[in-house]
Amino acid sequence: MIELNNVAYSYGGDALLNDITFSLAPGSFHFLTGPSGSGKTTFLKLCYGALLPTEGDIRIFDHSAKDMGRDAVAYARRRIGVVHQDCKFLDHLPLDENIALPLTVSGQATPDQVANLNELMSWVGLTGKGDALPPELSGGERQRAALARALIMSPDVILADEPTGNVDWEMSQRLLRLLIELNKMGKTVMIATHDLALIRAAKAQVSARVLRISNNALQSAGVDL
Ligand SMILES: Nc1ncnc2c1ncn2[C@@H]1O[C@H](COP(=O)(O)OP(=O)(O)OP(=O)(O)O)[C@@H](O)[C@H]1O
Repeated sequence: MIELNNVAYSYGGDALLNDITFSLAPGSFHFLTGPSGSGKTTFLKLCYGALLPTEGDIRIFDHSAKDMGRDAVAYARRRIGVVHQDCKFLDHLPLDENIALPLTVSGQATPDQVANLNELMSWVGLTGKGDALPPELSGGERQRAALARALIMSPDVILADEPTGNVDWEMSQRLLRLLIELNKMGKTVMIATHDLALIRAAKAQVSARVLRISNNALQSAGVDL
């Protein structure tokens, strides 16, 4: 689905990521960990085509990221749902409009996807919050709304950047259960997190591969984490 071949990335100075080869298989569940500043967000951005590699090649749904035309980019945007670390919303728009924004912007919403909104709000536990403005939401509600927004286009792949960053343990478990449920429905999931307790909790429930960025390289994390 997403393949990185000998990829390096630099924001201008020395390479932040070096010689990374990785393949995201359909239906897999990955964690991506590593110290703050090691490049987890950068890696995810490469995976969804928001950044282009400085060296090497990235293939996203069989298109080289470097040569993707407008149609291929639009296709990839539909198939990859991203939960961003900062959970930004348009504060003047009610929550349901914020969540539906990817549909509105794409102009390609199918009736099924529109009907999906209420179901999605209920699934993430936000029934009744559709009229609320984003500043009126709690941290946990914002995180679940960010997940709902990532899912509105019915993507096959979910890339979640610290999706449990600002919530307590109980809420992080709730978010984790949602992501595991998505994986059990056949979605491919990758979660960037520095929360090793979350990874241990997940490994008891799902077969997950844990990767770590260390010294600019991507490695398999040890069993002890
Ligand atoms: N747009 C940018 N321009 C220049 N440097 C950047 C940019 N974005 C990130 N960086 C730098 O790249 C490095 C990796 O950042 P990144 O956000 O990918 O790390 P991370 O592992 O996700 O960190 P955290 O766990 O703190 O979120 C950091 O040193 C950061 O300052």
